[in-house]
Amino acid sequence: MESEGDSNNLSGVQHIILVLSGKGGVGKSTISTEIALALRHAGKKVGILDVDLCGPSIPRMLNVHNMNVHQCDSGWVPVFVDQEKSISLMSIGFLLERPDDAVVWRGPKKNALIKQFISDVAWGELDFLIVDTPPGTSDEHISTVEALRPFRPMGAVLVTTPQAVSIGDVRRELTFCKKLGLPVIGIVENMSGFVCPHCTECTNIFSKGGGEELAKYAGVPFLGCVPLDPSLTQTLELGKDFLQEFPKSSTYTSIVSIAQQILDKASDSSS
Ligand SMILES: Nc1ncnc2c1ncn2[C@@H]1O[C@H](COP(=O)(O)OP(=O)(O)OP(=O)(O)O)[C@@H](O)[C@H]1O
Ligand code: SF4
Repeated sequence: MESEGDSNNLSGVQHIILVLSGKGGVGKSTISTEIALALRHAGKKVGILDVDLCGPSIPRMLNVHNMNVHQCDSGWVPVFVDQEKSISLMSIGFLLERPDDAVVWRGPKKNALIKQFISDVAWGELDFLIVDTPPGTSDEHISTVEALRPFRPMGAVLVTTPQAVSIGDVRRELTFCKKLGLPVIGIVENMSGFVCPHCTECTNIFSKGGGEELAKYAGVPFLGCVPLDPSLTQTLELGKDFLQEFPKSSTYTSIVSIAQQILDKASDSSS
């Protein structure tokens, strides 16, 4: 990555990807985590920066919620999720005294912490840094994008659910990206159909295809659908790697295909 920023901590990071959603609870942290795991399975070294200050759920999803970060000369050392050190994570969850503590801060304090997270984490060499943001398009998003701008992020992955109300919020995300000059890598439709735990048949309980239609309308790539899969919920709750546990599932195929498109785009942008 051609860095023009003044922080050395991101100079070893090849590609930065922001994960955004217009609404809360649509599965942004889930998609961030699964993309990171899929990239790791593809042999990449991945960092995750969880700037969702009010709902830092990734430490639990990766089963490292009891770990602590410590300081080194160049800032915080992120938590390594595996022994091979192929996934590292920094989250406000590691700085709270108790996991259930709430971060009740006003905007300026949150923005200052986000800037610190972006400049002061010693990531080392990474192929990808995935930045999981809070829902919406608030001040915190502007701070995140502005602080990352010198490091030329690859772009944003927008997560939506199939319902019209969530799709409408993604339209706002698209406008946000355009205004801030942040490229859109593509849209992911999450909770798209329900995978029956008995027969693994996928049923479209909500309307389907809204994410794809919106992508076509906006002229941005559609990266794919991830179904609502109880096995995925369960593995995330237990902090297990879904891709390792369910390699024959259709959900596995969907997640790996999304990660592959990101890899293809990254290699296009590097060449
Ligand atoms: N495709 C899916 N299949 C099964 N469960 C899912 C799926 N996507 C998300 N979930 C579950 O839905 C819940 C909310 O997901 P998640 O925390 O990823 O949402 P979010 O958009 O990041 O939320 P927030 O607004 O708090 O940041 C979690 O319990 C997660 O395990
Ligand atoms: S999809 Fe089939 S197995 Fe699953 S609940 Fe419906 S009828 Fe039963």
